[in-house]
Amino acid sequence: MMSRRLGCIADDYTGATDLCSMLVRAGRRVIQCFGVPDPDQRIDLQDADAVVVALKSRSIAADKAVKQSLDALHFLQSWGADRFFYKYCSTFDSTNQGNIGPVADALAAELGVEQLFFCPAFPENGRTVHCGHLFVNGVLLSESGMRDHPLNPMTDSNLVRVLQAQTACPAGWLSTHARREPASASRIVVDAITDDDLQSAASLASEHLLLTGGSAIARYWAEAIGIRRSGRWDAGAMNASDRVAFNGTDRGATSDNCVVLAGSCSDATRIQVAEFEKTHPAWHLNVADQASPDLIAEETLRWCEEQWSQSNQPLLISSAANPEVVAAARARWGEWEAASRTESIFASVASGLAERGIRRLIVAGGETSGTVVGALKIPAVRIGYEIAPGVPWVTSTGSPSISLALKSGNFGGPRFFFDALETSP
Ligand SMILES: Nc1ncnc2c1ncn2[C@@H]1O[C@H](COP(=O)(O)OP(=O)(O)O)[C@@H](O)[C@H]1O
Ligand SMILES: O=C(O)[C@@H](O)C(=O)COP(=O)(O)O
Repeated sequence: MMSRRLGCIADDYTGATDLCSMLVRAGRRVIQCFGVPDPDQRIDLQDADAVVVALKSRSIAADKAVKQSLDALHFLQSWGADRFFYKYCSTFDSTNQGNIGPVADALAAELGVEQLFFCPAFPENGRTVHCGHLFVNGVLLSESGMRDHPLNPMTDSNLVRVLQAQTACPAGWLSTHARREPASASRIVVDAITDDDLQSAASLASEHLLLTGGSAIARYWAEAIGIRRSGRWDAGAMNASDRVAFNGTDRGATSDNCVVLAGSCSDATRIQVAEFEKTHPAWHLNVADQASPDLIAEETLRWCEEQWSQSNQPLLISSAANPEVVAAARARWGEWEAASRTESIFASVASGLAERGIRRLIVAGGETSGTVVGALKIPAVRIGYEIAPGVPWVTSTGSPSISLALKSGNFGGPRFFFDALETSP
């Protein structure tokens, strides 16, 4: 079989990292780019089997999401990709107008594809699809926590109906058990309850030029379509010059230091924060404070320096340890301003940590990860060890390199931060 290269477009940063880790599991060399790379960024993609362009297009206006996705597609074609995957959330998050339908339609039109599968199921993380309905850990999507998502509340579990509202093409669903495709539909939600189902779906789609879904199907599809397999990269180790830069800092940090930045408001992250602060120093941001984000960040960095002067324990900085602190910030600033202030604080803290020599960060939250990666001006990462399903360590390309664990808010068990530390590069 011809050796193929896979080009992927993901609608958020942690979702992209999740996808990368599944492709790495399947023995591929994967590079994740944050945004469509500029030619002058000179990211070396030659040795990659798959390239994932991570966008922040999940909740923006549909026309903008379409434009960015088409730009990403053209970039991936110029790199040499000959199969394409569009990654969205395993909980099918979208606004009422999109963006899953409009983006999928635009990519299909550009590639001349008529029939398209939608396969969000991620059984390992409790997301299953049965008769076109999505379940999260055995509960209908519309009865899960996603019902109250701040940006994209998901109140209908029937994905055919959700998708049909976003596309002019006829939507239907397919059970791989029946091996029966809906006669008139060209936008097809695929059932999957187990990984075996995903494998069957991947093999049904083996001639497809474009597939859409969550991360889990991508691993099997890469296999089914014969994507080049060059084996794993050692994406972990810090090089000697980075260590010199690191130890040259006079502000207390040492090469052992690692900082957890938790900006997710999800229950899973709250449990992880509570578990970690039982044994590690923790700083809780007071976003409701009237001080400017920069001042709050400076105060936070001073606290880090104090901690490093006493011990080299990993530190935790959290903004949303409980619903009350989030409610207080929102009551003071309004929902949008509170989130934007939180992100500004994390951006300044992340830059400040990097200036102080920190080269390992664990970040919880999709938006928070986007903010941190943006503040550190990281154009691309290589994918390393998988800490929990869908969350790998990644290391920035270029020098000085920095290692990051970018965690979707909902992912990982209670001891995720410990697991990340134990496996860190
Ligand atoms: N204390 C807070 N007050 C208001 N907004 C907050 C607070 N803490 C976090 N946020 C915001 O909540 C959002 C969490 O989203 P995100 O980082 O994507 O996590 P998740 O992956 O769980 O959705 C971010 O925009 C973050 O800035
Ligand atoms: O598919 C998934 O569940 C994840 O990859 C994902 O996209 C999660 O989204 P965020 O929680 O907003 O990071």
